[in-house]
Amino acid sequence: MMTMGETWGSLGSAMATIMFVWTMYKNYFPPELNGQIIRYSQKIKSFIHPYIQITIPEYQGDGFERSKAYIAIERYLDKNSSKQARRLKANVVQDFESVVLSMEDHEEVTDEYKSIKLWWSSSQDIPNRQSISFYPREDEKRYFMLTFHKRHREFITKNYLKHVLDEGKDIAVRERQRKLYTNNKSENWYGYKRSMWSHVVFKHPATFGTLAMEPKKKQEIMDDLITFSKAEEYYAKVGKAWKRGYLLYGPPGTGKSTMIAAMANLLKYDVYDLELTAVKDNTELRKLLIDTSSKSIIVIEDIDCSLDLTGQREKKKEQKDDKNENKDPAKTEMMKQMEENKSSQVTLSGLLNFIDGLWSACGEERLIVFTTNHVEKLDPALIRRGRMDRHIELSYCGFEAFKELAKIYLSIESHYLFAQVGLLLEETNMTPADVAENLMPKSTAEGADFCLERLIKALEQAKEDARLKVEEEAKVKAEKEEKLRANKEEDEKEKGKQDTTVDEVKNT
Ligand SMILES: Nc1ncnc2c1ncn2[C@@H]1O[C@H](COP(=O)(O)OP(=O)(O)OP(=O)(O)O)[C@@H](O)[C@H]1O
Ligand SMILES: [Mg+2]
Repeated sequence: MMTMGETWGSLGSAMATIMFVWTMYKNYFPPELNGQIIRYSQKIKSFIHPYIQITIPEYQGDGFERSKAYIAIERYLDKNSSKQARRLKANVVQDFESVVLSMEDHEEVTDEYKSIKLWWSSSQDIPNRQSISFYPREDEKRYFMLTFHKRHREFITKNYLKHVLDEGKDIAVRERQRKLYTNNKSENWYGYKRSMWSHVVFKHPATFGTLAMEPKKKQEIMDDLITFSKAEEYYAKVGKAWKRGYLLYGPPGTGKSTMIAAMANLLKYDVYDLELTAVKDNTELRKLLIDTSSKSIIVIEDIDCSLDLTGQREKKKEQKDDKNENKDPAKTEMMKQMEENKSSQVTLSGLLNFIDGLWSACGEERLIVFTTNHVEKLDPALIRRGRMDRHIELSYCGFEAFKELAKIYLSIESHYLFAQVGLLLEETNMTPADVAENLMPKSTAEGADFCLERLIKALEQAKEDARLKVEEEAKVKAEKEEKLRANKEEDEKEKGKQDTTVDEVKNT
């Protein structure tokens, strides 16, 4: 069966044949009649074929890459019109996880936009000659053909095509397989198949729905991210590079890394996890930046451990010996490595340039996220507004966050034990990670009552531990003070003795 496009194509060809015959014999007709024939032929042509056709080939010019417009239209049609087509092609994507159906060749579908009807068909020209080619485009020339009434010409070419291309691009972004990158050491940057970044498929299950925090604060962050992702024109208008910096700070286990995954899942961005200790110097840092793509989050975790950013290495060494309540063996190891391995010469100014120097504007729609457990250790220049636009504190679990965790882990919104948990959370600090661990049923026999009681016990234990710690610290402090006082008394006594001796010597 002929498609709409093909039917009009045949009528057009018939008309062309008639016109061809007329041009051969027009000298036999009087000139007035010829004028009439031309006028009427135009009218008939436009009456029997009042449609315009636009062809979008899969490959353009000499390009070996598929045309972006063709790909966007393919996506658009798959999503919007493939239900109408009766012959479909199945493409298996994303590690055999899903099947995308698209129109077979010579199928035709209709689309409607602002009450205007249009026809899309997919076709393929197969060359007659028998030849073998390396390039698919030489064997088969696929194209999409759009047919619409000529009175909509202006609207279709200006608005509809833009709408199709934009939507197609959006679908491609939404459905693409996202990646998690990490930087390689520069010794591995060159040679066969080596590159600056290695990647795996990004598949983190965290979303803002599973992230427990105060609902209002969570909503604010989500709104901020969505506004950013749609603000291309705004950033262009105010003359700023289209990027945004977030600083996530708080004790270990409060959800900083989880929030980064939730951000990536919300905006469908790739994640570049930048390991600063593996970057030799500022030049390497810049090269890594240039090699990142748009629609991505560049993450530097534990920024205070990754680099000597404060220029106070000596101070840090002293602090290393101090009692640190949040000692994490992995991070202590990282600090140690950093102290020993001085090969990384990335400086604070190098990092600042990375964030907002001229080079940072290459590529667009990017988030830069820093995380730290010790915000007070960071150089103010690094985290001033404009560089890190939003500072988000992730802290110990409050009652609101607990309720969210109970909903996620136990599927309950209220319980008679909630009040007791609420009181205990006010009196003691427990991270969402620990609360979640206590709430998670370890077997099917563990119901909500059991898990909440386990949490209450853990909170009481944490409260008792904190009380003992305070007592212990007070005792140590008192002992120190006592020692100081005794030393002072001793010194004064000694001084008194020496003064008396001097007086005696003077008198004699
Ligand atoms: N706010 C939260 N909501 C839900 N789950 C959380 C939250 N905070 C922590 N968790 C759980 O605790 C685990 C540890 O959290 P995460 O790795 O995000 O902490 P972090 O703040 O990055 O810690 P660190 O400072 O050590 O890197 C996660 O796997 C997550 O399941
Ligand atoms: Mg983390």
